[in-house]
Order: sequence, then structure tokens, then C-alpha cells
Amino acid sequence: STGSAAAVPINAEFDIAYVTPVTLGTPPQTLQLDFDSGSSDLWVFSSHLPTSQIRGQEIYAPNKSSTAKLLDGHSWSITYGDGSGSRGNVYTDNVTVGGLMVERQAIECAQQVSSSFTSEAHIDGLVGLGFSTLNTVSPKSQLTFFDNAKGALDSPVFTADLKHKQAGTYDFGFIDKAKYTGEITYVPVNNDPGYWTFSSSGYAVGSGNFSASPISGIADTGTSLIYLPTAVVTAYYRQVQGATNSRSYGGYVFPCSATLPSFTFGVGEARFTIPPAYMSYAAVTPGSSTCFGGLQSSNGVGINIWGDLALKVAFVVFNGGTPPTIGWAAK
Ligand SMILES: CSC[C@H](NC(=O)[C@H](Cc1ccccc1)NC(=O)N1CCOCC1)C(=O)N[C@@H](CC1CCCCC1)[C@@H](O)C(=O)OC(C)C
Repeated sequence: STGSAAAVPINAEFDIAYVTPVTLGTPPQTLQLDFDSGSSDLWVFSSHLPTSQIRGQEIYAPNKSSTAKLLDGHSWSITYGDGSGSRGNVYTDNVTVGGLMVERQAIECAQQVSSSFTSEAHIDGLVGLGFSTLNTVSPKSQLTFFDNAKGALDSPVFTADLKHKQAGTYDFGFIDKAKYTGEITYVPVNNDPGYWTFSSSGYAVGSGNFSASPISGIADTGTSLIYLPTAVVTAYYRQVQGATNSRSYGGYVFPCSATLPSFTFGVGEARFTIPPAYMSYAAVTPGSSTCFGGLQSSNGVGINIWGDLALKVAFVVFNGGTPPTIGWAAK
């Protein structure tokens, strides 16, 4: 089997996150979920949430689904890199993504969400696509949608084709040759911490020479920007007039009028260049002449992250075979 679903940017201006329609239960309830390769819980806004914590999101009501079953005595609680979090109880039910159905998928129903989730009306929950070792359900941890689907897939892969200010796709079980050009460069994945961790072969700032120093980081569809070591980040912003690492704004900012260099990163022998326009993420507040950079330091995060900003200049294959690998191709 295979599946293919749209990845739609939630903001018309900036690619802060992408959501994908997912149908749950019988009759089908459709929610817009953020596919996140940086975590491994499938959780949703639910009928178990106090209405004060729901502001425009769609909810999943298990008691309205004839195929929902309570996973008695199980609970979950998760905190993300940005400090947001949620917790609740667990049901199993049918979950369908782009024509691909998994029966008895653990659906983690929120009983509490942090304020940043309540204020993000476009995200009705997450589909974790990290390794199932990271799943937070207790006392028995649960499998991700991908791990549950894997055995039935034509090939044990999912691919991400994210785009700037337009809908891309997540495909499951096949590699669509129409979505990329040239060859796919595969590199090993170290899934010990449960993430899609791989080694980038280096970077270049603008037309500068390529610095062939390996950078270990995770491919994270649920993170908006790129977070890299200080040496890389300072080398980049040294080329940006007026750039400063602002404590108040929580990262590197610069005058929106500044000329930005492109940023190139390597995967094996392949090279991927993020154009200057993508490297200025957004004005720090609407209308401000100060802009927030798309490249930020990983110092505060504790892990190097290749987020949506990097993923959207490539076609990326998350190969869940044995051993797992990750493939990057131009498009
Ligand atoms: C430095 S890691 C921070 C990362 N969060 C982010 O990247 C959030 C995503 C978001 C989008 C829309 C609305 C709200 C939040 N964006 C963010 O912090 N931004 C601030 C800087 O400007 C860009 C937007 C993160 O926590 N990613 C989560 C998934 C994420 C999905 C959206 C809801 C909040 C949770 C996950 O990938 C994760 O924790 O990864 C770990 C490994 C760092």
C-alpha cells in the first residue's frame, strides 16, 4: 500500500509549520495535524479538553466513533523543544492519511494543552514520525503511524516534499521520481536518541568556500528554522550588516533591508543552497524593520536541527528500513 497527502503551510506569509488532513474513526473525523519527525506521539485536540483550551481547532471525539477503543489505564505527557506541551488519555482507532489506513492506531487525546497550542488555531494536533522509542504513552509505549503502516507499505519509507508558501506532500511507501531531479544521496541515520539524526558534510556561506566539517543534526519536519553550532552561525551573520544576537528577540536579528548571503549545506557530495530570501524568516513583529534570521544557534536547544527551512529546498526520503537511512535530492 501507499499514501500521499498535502503538507499545507499554516501561515500565508512564512512557513512556520505545515499541516496535513488526517481522518480518524468511524464515521471519519478530519483534523489538520502537524507531521513531526522530531517526536513520536500522535495526539489530537479532543472532546476531553476543557473548552477554555480550544480556540478554533477541530477536535476528535472518540465517543462519536464506533471503532474507537479506550486504552484503559494509559496516559501520555509530552514537552517539545519550544517548551510547549500537552497530556491526556489514549484510544485506538482507524487513522487514514492520504488513502493509507492504519487500524488500531494509538490516538492520544489531549486533556490539557499549553497556551501556545491553544493560540495556534491551525494545528489540531501532531503526527509523530520519529522513532517509536520516543513515544511517551505509559505504562505501554505505542507505535507511530509510520511504524504501524510500515509492514503493509510497498517500501518502508516516507518522503517529505515541503515548499515555500505553497502546499507540498508527504508520501508513504513509495518514492515519486517526479518530485526530484538528479540522484538521491543517502547517508546513515543514528536513531539512538530516537530522531532522524544524520551527519551533514559541511556548509558554505554565500559564494564562500565550503567548510568540510561534519555536522551531526536531526531532520525535523516539526521545526520551522535551522539551528546549528555557533561557529556556523557566526560565520554566516558576519556577512550580514547590522546583524546582532538579540537576547530580547531570542536569536539573530538584522535590518530587514540587509543583503543576506545564501546558505549551502552538504549531504555527502551533494550540496543544497537556501536562497537569501528564505534566510530572512520574518519581521520580529508585523511591520517592524527588524527581521529574524532563519539560521539560529543550537546552543540553547542542545541539538542541531535541520528544520523546514532546510527541508523545503530538497526532496527528503526517510527510509525506515534496516538500517534506517535518510536521502536528500534536489528538486
Ligand atoms: C528549537 S525546537 C523548537 C520547535 N518549535 C518550532 O520550531 C516552532 C514550531 C511552531 C510552529 C507553529 C506554531 C507553534 C510552533 N516554531 C518556532 O519556535 N518559531 C520561533 C522562531 O521563528 C519561527 C517559529 C519544536 O519544539 N518542534 C517540535 C514540534 C513542534 C510542532 C508545532 C507545535 C510545537 C511543537 C518537535 O519537532 C521537537 O520538539 O523537536 C525537538 C527534537 C527539538
